[in-house]
Amino acid sequence: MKFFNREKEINEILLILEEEPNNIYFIYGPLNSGKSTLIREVITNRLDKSKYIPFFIDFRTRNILNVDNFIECLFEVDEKSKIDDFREYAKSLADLLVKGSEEISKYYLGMPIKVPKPFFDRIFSKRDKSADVYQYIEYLFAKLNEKGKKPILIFDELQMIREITLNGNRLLLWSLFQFLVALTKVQHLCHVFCLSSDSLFIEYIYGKAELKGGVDYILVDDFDKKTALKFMDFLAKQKNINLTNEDKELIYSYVGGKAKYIYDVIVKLKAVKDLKYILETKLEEERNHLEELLEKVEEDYEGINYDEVLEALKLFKDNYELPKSKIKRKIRIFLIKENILFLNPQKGTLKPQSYLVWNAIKRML
Ligand SMILES: Nc1ncnc2c1ncn2[C@@H]1O[C@H](COP(=O)(O)OP(=O)(O)OP(=O)(O)O)[C@@H](O)[C@H]1O
Repeated sequence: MKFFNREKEINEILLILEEEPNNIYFIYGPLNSGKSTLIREVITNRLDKSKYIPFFIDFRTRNILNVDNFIECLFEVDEKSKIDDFREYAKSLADLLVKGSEEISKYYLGMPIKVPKPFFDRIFSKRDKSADVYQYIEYLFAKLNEKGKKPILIFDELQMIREITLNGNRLLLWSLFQFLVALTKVQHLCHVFCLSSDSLFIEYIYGKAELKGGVDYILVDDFDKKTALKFMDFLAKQKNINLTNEDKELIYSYVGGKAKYIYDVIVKLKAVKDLKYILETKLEEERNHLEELLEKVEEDYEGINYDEVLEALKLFKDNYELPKSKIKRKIRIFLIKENILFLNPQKGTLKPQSYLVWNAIKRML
């Protein structure tokens, strides 16, 4: 897949990287808007590799039930290493990364942080595992800084650890944030980016007074109309497909500026040819999904009032975006959780997760 556009967001990230690390950045946006694709593009193609070392921690495909799972996600275990002293290992790893050996190209693809086996095993024998983990990362990052390299720490789908507690009942998330604030705002040792498509999670972070002043947000929204039409041209050229202006307008009217859907439609067009049929099928799928959800609510689902849900959805018949206060908290949380609505906590607004959802609402109600 060739990467398209996002110059504004890429420049924003590159400018942040040029400054001393001072904030934890949350990259958020509607489902499938292109958050991961964007950050991967920055890491692999747009970064000055002589200055930065990126570490990519992916919670997306992992089932994180406890702190042990979290630690396993952070690290890649060096099974061959006999080194027990984490400082000794961190020094040699920093040397390796800075020298740009074969290891480094692996890291550019977004590997987690490498750790020696004996130290890794020891972490798990301790009651307070997080302390050792944080100490090791901080030490490694300090060594990289000494050698003139800035680490970039990226967490994809960070909300996966939201419910995990450390010993007792302290949330792992807050202990991690405390550590990340120390790495950024206090010691300026590394840049931190957290990606999430869970807008309730972003709202939760946004509302935390203790994080104010240490956190900032980057919205990666669906493409606007002009960019979406250009994206269609870009894909059509790659796939050797002819798209008329009418075709492009039609695609946009069904799926809006969601990169993933535009991509899917154009790929399908190669085999199926009938554009209207492809778009109608997609819309019917979305409408069925919405219908099923409403049926569930009608049969009494988690105490959600059916009429209130209908009223809330009807508000979108003539509006694409609304202030969140227009919909009762319980109902809007339900619709956000079910991925019908997307919440922008910075603007305090709600909109359908996609044009497809919007069209399904309009067709059904
Ligand atoms: N800038 C882009 N150029 C080309 N294709 C893109 C771009 N952005 C997104 N896509 C397409 O959209 C798909 C979804 O993007 P991606 O997985 O990055 O979205 P996301 O916002 O991270 O998703 P999620 O909501 O699951 O977190 C990609 O696999 C790709 O096909």
